[in-house]
Amino acid sequence: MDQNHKPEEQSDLFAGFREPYKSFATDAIHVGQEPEQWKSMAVVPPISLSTTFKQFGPGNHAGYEYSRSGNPTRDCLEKAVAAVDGAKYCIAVASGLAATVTITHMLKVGDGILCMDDVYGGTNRYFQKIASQTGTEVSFADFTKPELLKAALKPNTKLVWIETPTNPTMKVVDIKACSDLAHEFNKDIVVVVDNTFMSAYFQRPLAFGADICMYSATKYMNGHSDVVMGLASTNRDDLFERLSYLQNALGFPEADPRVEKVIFPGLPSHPQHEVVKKQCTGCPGMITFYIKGKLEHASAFLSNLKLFAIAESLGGYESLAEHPAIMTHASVPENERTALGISDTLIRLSVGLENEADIIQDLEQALAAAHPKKK
Ligand SMILES: Cc1ncc(COP(=O)(O)O)c(C=O)c1O
Ligand SMILES: N[C@@H](CC[Se]C[C@H](N)C(=O)O)C(=O)O
Repeated sequence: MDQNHKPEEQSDLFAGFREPYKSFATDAIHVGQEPEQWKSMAVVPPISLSTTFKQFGPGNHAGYEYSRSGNPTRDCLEKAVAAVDGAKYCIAVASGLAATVTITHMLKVGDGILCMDDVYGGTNRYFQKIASQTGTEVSFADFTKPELLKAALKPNTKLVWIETPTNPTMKVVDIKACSDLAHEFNKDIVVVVDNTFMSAYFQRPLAFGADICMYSATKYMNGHSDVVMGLASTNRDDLFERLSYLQNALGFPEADPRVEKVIFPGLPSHPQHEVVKKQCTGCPGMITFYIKGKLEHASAFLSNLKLFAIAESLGGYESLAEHPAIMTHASVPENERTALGISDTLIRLSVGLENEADIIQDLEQALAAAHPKKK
């Protein structure tokens, strides 16, 4: 999308939002990808497949030694992502969860992680079932109310983990308010924002005081559903030094009667809509809704979709639909899912780039199949 020319309907929907980031497309296309860096002057960066690099003599090399430690293609990507995040640095790793694990590895035994109570199921699983077993203390709070974050900060809190909007219930966290509270409590607390749903196009957390902006680049940052990757950007020299060390050292990979409620941060009905307008330039195609009825209605809706594929993941050009309670968030304990609103009737859509009329028609016919008599 051309950031300077929003389509008519979008200008209305996103009226009052922040101005689009200047030169987003130029930076994404050019930073780190200058043809002059290659002897061949290749306009598209060559993909470096080599795992290792010949050295002139022991320790005397041309900038690269082993691909996990760094390689020319990864460098190009990291520079481009840092630019679009408004960051000095970025590291790319094998997956979004690998980025989460790498960041968490900065902690020591006894350190505390304070996490938004509603996060991607795999993040919740990693913090609760793995990180907490290896010596870190993990606690959760509802950061949509910054006063609850403040009350949950403890002397050992070293990492504050924000996800906004949250997966799948689209709660929005005020990044600046939460970062300020965490840093006022202890300036050494590292505030991380999982920016997977918004992408660098709509939201730049570092500008609101976060220390690290991370992504599952598997989603919008790639956008083609053909790459699994994680990214973490920062402006802090000390964090970059530690993260690059770990990058190498860890080495792993609303209105329809059949709909109860629609959750989309771009709608004025969204409880944190004013926060969204303050910190985002617009909203991506993530829409969550509760279908009226029970699990059987949600299942019928999903099974009858023709254009939307029932699949985990999001942020690709193709439309996807999923059932968080059974699919992406099955790893969150049932009682917690209930408290968070991840019920049997909750459905998450990642709306792609197909023709609008076809998308609407598909949703319409699937709703009609789920609720044949109600109109
Ligand atoms: C918000 C969010 N963060 C992190 C992840 C983890 O990313 P990945 O699947 O690339 O490991 C996902 C999805 O998997 C996600 O939706
Ligand atoms: N089965 C996977 C869940 C992958 Se969810 C992928 C993506 N984050 C999404 O929300 O769609 C598991 O890790 O157990």
